[in-house]
Amino acid sequence: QGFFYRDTWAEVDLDHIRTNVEGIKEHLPEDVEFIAVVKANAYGHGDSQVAEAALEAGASMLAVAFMDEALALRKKGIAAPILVLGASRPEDVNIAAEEGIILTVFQKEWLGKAREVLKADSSLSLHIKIDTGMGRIGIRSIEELKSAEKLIHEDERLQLHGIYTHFATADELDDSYFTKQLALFREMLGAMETQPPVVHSSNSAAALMHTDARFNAVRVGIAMYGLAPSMEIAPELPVELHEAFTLHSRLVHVKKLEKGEKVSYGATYEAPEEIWVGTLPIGYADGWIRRLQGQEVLVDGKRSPIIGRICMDQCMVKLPYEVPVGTIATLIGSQGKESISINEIASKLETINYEVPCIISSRVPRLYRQNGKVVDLNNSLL
Ligand SMILES: Cc1ncc(COP(=O)(O)O)c(CNc2conc2O)c1O
Repeated sequence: QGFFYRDTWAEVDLDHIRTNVEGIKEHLPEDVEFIAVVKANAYGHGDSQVAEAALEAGASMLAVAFMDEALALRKKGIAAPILVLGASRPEDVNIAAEEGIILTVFQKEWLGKAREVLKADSSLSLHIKIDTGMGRIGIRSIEELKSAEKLIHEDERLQLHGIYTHFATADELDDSYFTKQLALFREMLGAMETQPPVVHSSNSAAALMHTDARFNAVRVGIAMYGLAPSMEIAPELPVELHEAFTLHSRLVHVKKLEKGEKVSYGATYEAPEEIWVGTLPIGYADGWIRRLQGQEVLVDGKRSPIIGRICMDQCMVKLPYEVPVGTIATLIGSQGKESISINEIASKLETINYEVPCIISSRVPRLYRQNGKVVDLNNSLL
């Protein structure tokens, strides 16, 4: 299972991933497929480990951001259907066809170029992306949808496997913009000659909060990781979610500072009185960025603030009292009655919870637990 030599690591509880998938599926009608969104290394949780857990728990398909992420999963032995949500190059279509990777198409010119490059006997599955108001990528007119549909149908190498759109405000209580997007998607669907097998529009927020937007598949990311799509709808979620990601370290140094002594670069922190200070081997190169100065971590079950500037590889915390070197610090997760959620880190950083596990860099090994036991470890350095 590999090892790591610096006592800083993330833990991913695969039972939580499974329970979250099962809980969300229970909330959906039987015939609605669960597409597990595992892009960005499964939002920093580990692409193949999350993919396997989600597939075991009932996901029937995976979704990633671009082709490299799909090929990485294939290299790790994942055989399930994978949809690339973002753009891909028409000249790369043969690799997708060979590897059973489904591509998203949203420009008729792309289809023209792809048909020039595609090998005679190959078969490429496509999902058409409709932009109903996200303003990112997608077909925006019925006319272009119909010509894309025609270009696909007249070429037996191309299979129209799905069509989808993406909501910009599904995680808000005000559903006016959402309603407009959904109506536009239905209008576009209605203009098609034949509807493809898979029609999907919902992300986590829509899958959980909008029963009228499920069609026959939903694309779930954030809720699968046990996080609420937004703080606004968090209190309204109909499914209990379990945060799968925690972050830990161990004190490598403990010392008593006299009043007036300084801590870290710029000597900006001055001990207001005699205090105990611990040093943790985690810094901004691990994604524990400098803005987290002042954030509390848990030491011996007590909230302990990060003092002084966060360094590249280390930071210092004000300890509640003297504790031994080697004491575990929990930066995200629980110790005793205390817990620090990803949401707390997100609000300290004035960002959204999605970003937090994504920015914990690959320099931090990921350790995987199942039934409380360590079942896998990914240390990208070794
Ligand atoms: C096209 C598409 N579908 C589904 C999802 C899953 O959304 P969820 O995690 O809210 O369930 C995303 C997430 N995309 C992004 C999440 O954060 N920034 C994004 O671009 C997406 O871009």
